[in-house]
Amino acid sequence: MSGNFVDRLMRLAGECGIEIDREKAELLGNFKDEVVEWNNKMNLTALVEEEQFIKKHIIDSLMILKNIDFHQGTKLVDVGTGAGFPGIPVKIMRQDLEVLLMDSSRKKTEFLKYAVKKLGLKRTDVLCARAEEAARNIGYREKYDAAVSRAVSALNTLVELCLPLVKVEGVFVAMKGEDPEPEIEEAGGAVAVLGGRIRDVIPYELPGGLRRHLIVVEKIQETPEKFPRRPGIPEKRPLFMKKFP
Ligand SMILES: C[S@@+](CC[C@H](N)C(=O)[O-])C[C@H]1O[C@@H](n2cnc3c(N)ncnc32)[C@H](O)[C@@H]1O
Repeated sequence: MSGNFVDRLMRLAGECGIEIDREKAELLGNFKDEVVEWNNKMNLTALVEEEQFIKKHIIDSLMILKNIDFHQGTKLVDVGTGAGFPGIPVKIMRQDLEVLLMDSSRKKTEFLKYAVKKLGLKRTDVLCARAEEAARNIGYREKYDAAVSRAVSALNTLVELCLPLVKVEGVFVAMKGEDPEPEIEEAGGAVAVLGGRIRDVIPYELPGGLRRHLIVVEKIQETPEKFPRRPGIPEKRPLFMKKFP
C-alpha cells in the first residue's frame, strides 16, 4: 500500500469532518489492496481507482458513523455488503461493534472471510445468505440493534429484507443517492406494515460535491411473522407497489 493513499485518505476524510488516525487509515489501505488484488480474479467492484475508492467507497461508508450514534458494542448487520461496503470501513473505525457481513454471493463472501482474517477484525462474521432466508432463522431474526445497506434495492424492497433482522427499538439505515424522495414515498406503506417508522432523512455530501442521503428507519414494533416473503418476492412484488396500467 502506498503512503500516498493513507495521506490522501486522511486529508479527504478530514475535509468531510471525519478524523481517521494513521493506524486505521493504514488498515483501510490494506483493505483497499485486498479488494484490488481480488478484483483481478473476480468482479468485486467497478470502483478501484484510488480517489474514487476513497470517496465513494470509504468516505461514503463512514458517513454512517458521522451521522448515526451507535452505542458501544452495537450489533450491526450489513445486508448485501458486496465487497464489504459499508460494513468493513465501519468496523475498522469502530472495532467495538459486533458486525455481520451478509451477502448472497458466494464469491463475495469468500473474499470477505479472507479479508476479515487478513485484517485481523474481531467479532466480525460473514454469512452467505439471502436476507429473506436469514430473517427466517431465529438466530438472525430481530437480533440486531442496527442494519445498514447500500446499493442493494429500492427502499420498498429493502425494508422487507432488513427490518425483520432488527430488534424493536433498533434502527435500519439505508444509504441512498441524490433524490430519495420518490423511493421514500413509495415505501411508506411497506415501512409501516413491517413495524418501522421513518425517523430521519439525513443529507450529506462527498468530496467533489456528490450528494447522498441516509434514510433512518426506527423499528417500533415486531415484524409480522409472514415477512419477509420467499426469496425474490420482495423485489418482484414490493409491498404496496402502485399498479400501473
Ligand atoms: C450492487 S452490490 C452493492 C454492494 C455494496 N453494498 C456496495 O455498496 O458496494 C449489491 C449486493 O447485494 C447482494 N444482494 C442482493 N440481493 C440480496 C439479498 N436478497 N440478500 C443478500 N444479499 C443480496 C448482491 O449479491 C450484491 O453483492
